[in-house]
Amino acid sequence: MRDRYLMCSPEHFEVRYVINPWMQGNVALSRNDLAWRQWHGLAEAIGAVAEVERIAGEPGVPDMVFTANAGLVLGNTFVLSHFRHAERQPEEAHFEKWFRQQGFQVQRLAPQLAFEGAGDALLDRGQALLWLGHGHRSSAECAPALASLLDIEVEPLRLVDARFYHLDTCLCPLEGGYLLYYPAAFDADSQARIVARVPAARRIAVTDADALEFACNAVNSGHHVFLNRASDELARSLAAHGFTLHQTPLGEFMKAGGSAKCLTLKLNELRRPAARAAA
Ligand SMILES: NC(=O)NCCC[C@H](N)C(=O)O
Repeated sequence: MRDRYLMCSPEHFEVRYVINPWMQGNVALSRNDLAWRQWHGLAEAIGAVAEVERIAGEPGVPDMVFTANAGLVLGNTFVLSHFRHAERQPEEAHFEKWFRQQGFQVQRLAPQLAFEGAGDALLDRGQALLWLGHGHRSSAECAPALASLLDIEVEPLRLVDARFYHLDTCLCPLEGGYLLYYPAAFDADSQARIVARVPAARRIAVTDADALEFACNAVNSGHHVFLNRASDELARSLAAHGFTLHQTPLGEFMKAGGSAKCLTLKLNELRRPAARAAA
């Protein structure tokens, strides 16, 4: 079965305010024509191996292109985001409408919790586990709330570098139980829990330089990996683990703090069977 991704076209994309360090100094500096070309480049690359569904951008919400932040999909359930910053909160109604129209069961967490969807909540691809990033955007209390709402084990990870403010900027679960990640974005305790959960042979740690090119902000469909740019070293490592790498430039969106993964939301996320208890 081909994966399905939701992307939002960039007719209203621009850097209009500053809510993360990447946006600093970039207000009004993104080029909409180039953003369209880069967006089409990503949509076409992913579209060659998966289905891409499109939601139109809405005026007044320039960050709506980052559909990863719409919410969290698991089966037919969609947990709608509640953005930390007022600038992005009007996106919630647009995404809620689209997901209801598509027949998803729309759920919300308690209103006092900030939750930024699949920017911070990432399903592992090897075990029945949800990784939850907190410290910048999503509230730490989302971890128990999602565990009880979705009946899934949740591993909270504390983010400590403002440049890597969403979990999907510094960690990407890959098929086969691999984990592409940037260790320095996490506090020591979270780094230790990643190491405890994922065997060394399945961990692909990236360098500072790759992290700053948003290499961890990758889309993974089967053995395909789509990202902005990877060093030769990372490209070799991904190939050695059986992945086919597609590099597609996304510099205009990086001015707003997002790249390949942020621009997509996987719509066919399925529950993995829990590991069988040892006899
Ligand atoms: N990291 C993501 O999942 N999305 C990128 C969001 C960029 C947007 N300007 C924001 O700061 O919320």
